[in-house]
Amino acid sequence: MSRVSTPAIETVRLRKEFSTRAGLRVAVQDLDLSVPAGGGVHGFLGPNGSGKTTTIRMLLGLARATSGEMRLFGESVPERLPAVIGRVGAVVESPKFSPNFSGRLNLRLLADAIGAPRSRVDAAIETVQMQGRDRDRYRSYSLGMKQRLAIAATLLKDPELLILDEPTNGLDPAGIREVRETIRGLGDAGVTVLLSSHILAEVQQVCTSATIIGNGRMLASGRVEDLLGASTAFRAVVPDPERAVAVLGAAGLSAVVEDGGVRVETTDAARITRLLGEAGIWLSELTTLRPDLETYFLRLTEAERLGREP
Ligand SMILES: Nc1ncnc2c1ncn2[C@@H]1O[C@H](COP(=O)(O)OP(=O)(O)OP(=O)(O)O)[C@@H](O)[C@H]1O
Repeated sequence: MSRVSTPAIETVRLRKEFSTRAGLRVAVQDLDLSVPAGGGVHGFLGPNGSGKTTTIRMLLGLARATSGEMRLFGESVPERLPAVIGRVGAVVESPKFSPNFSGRLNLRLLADAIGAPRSRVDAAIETVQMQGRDRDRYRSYSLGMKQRLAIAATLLKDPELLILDEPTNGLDPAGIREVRETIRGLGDAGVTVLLSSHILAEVQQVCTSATIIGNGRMLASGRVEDLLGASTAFRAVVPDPERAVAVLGAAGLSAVVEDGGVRVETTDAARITRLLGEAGIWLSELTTLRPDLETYFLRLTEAERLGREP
């Protein structure tokens, strides 16, 4: 198998159970995750408690899977982790930096510890755009800068795959923007990034592909464009929205009055114009509503909740 076609991350029927006082808790079930290698940002999205951190911890050998298979660059995990971990950087918990040392000195000490050349320190500082602040003490940094330094630390070994668990958690909007730009830059530079988050709107702006999970199970996976394209809706402006909703509803379409117009869930615009025209309702406007990832995600996870055993 060529290296290009081997996914950076692959799980097959991955499962994790925790025994708790309340009984068995299934945190991850039948998860088939596939993240292609070769660069780009893959979103790993799900509400709080949906199993993202547990999955990442298993991939990194920090937690044991109950059953299923995991591979990083084709190598079985955790058995072959030592062979592949050099190609993988991860920020799962806040790393420990010395508060009284500068960011640069912290990175230099880390580079020495892992035997990375010191030139990587300059490169890492540049990549996360901390030039100008790298000689200030760590304790003077904002949360966003601390997070960028954590990312810089993982870059010292020049990883092909970067796993980031909720890297924007707790950051203010400016910090989120800074970290987002850093992640986007890494993806563009050819690093494959797995970016876990429950904040959809901001992830949508950096991810090229995404996997959405709920209750430990995969709900959808694919290119963000395709995920969104599959759930197109239209807004129709008509003189009598209530009657239009009745006509479209009678034909089996999901339609509601929204902001003085009619929102119709379908990918078939011609059907809307035909149905309304046949009923003598003349459209003055028909526009595509591209739902954002947030709407799509809420719809998926809501359906998941509704479908769950009580
Ligand atoms: N050590 C543990 N013992 C028992 N249950 C656990 C343990 N770790 C996680 N869980 C449970 O497993 C489920 C998945 O948790 P996990 O932290 O993986 O979710 P998450 O998607 O990362 O959520 P968040 O966005 O809040 O970090 C939750 O129900 C959680 O309570």
